[in-house]
Amino acid sequence: MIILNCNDICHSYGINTVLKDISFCIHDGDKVGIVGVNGAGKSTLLNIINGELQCDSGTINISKNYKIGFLHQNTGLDTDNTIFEEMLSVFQELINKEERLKVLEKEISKTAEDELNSLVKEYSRLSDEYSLNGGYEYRSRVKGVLKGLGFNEDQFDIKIHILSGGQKTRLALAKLLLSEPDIMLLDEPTNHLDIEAIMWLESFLKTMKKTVLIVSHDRYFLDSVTTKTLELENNSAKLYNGNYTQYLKQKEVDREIQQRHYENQQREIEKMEAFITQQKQWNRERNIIAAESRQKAIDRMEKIEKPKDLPGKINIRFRKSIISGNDVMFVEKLSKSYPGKKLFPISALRSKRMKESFYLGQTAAANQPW
Ligand SMILES: Nc1ncnc2c1ncn2[C@@H]1O[C@H](COP(=O)(O)OP(=O)(O)OP(=O)(O)O)[C@@H](O)[C@H]1O
Repeated sequence: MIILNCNDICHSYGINTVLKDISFCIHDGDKVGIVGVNGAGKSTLLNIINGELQCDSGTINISKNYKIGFLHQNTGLDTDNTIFEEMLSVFQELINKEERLKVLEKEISKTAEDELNSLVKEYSRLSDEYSLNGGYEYRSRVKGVLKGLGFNEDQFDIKIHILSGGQKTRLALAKLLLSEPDIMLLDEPTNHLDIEAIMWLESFLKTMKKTVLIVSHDRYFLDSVTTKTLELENNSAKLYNGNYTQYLKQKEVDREIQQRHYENQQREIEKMEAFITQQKQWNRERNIIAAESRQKAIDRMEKIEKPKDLPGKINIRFRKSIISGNDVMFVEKLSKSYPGKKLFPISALRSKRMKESFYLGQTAAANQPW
């Protein structure tokens, strides 16, 4: 079933045309990677789909009652809530039901049997809804997602406003995953994740049934998650079946086909031009007419563009480096506090990896992507 349909979308920033007549449709459950060079218009397209940006012309149709969720590049949460409280806010309806069920339980225990009927009915209806909507699982889902994205349990009570920008962005991602919108728009979701969290996110998105559109420069992540690829190039869009690697192969095939068509057309034009030259040399009226008519045929032809060369392969060779001393950097007794805020020990806020960064011995440095 088609759930998102973009028709002839155009968008310019002043004189800078970014998207021109973009059309494509997305089916329920598609996992789409959006690729293109820097400035191709990937974020602009996501903003238009999300309704934050009005396109200059064209239409976007989204299935009725389908909810969109958007993780922007470098955006995080900023509230006074703790990490866990903020995640629970996704499940406010379930929490309200939970509280009502507790109240009903108390009332039922105090009410006489002949007046119980309506209370029991309400209790039974609410408890069915509670169970059906994941009331018995939501707390463990919150924990699972937070842990998957690199937060451990002793961080759950930390206030969000003291977290780093990257941690806030990871939380925004966690909240979005928990809220399960029908269409998820993710702009560079791996930006603040370490390798373990990236792998966790890959498997989360792969098993999730919902539709997701992902802008990412991480081709391995796209290869692992996506089933379709939307390429933005020269202000246009083309949707390919398959992940990033399959898209590159298909693009190469398309390029070869276009190259053949281009060469065939060029040969045809050369022949026609040779004919025109010859006819003009003879210079009789009927030859001139024939030459003019052939020239018109060339002018009327829909010219096939010469395909651009694909970027070639490059070989990189790393030379063996000179072995330095064991201690690259050594920091001792470093502390940092924020005025008026509780001081958290570095171990409570930083991952193991970050702690290691305070001592960069040769082995540690060799294991890290500095
Ligand atoms: N608010 C804006 N005002 C003017 N120009 C803008 C605005 N936002 C984006 N642009 C320009 O529009 C073009 C597309 O930007 P966009 O951010 O959509 O590209 P992108 O493909 O997401 O790039 P990247 O991969 O670098 O994130 C760029 O040339 C950018 O400079």
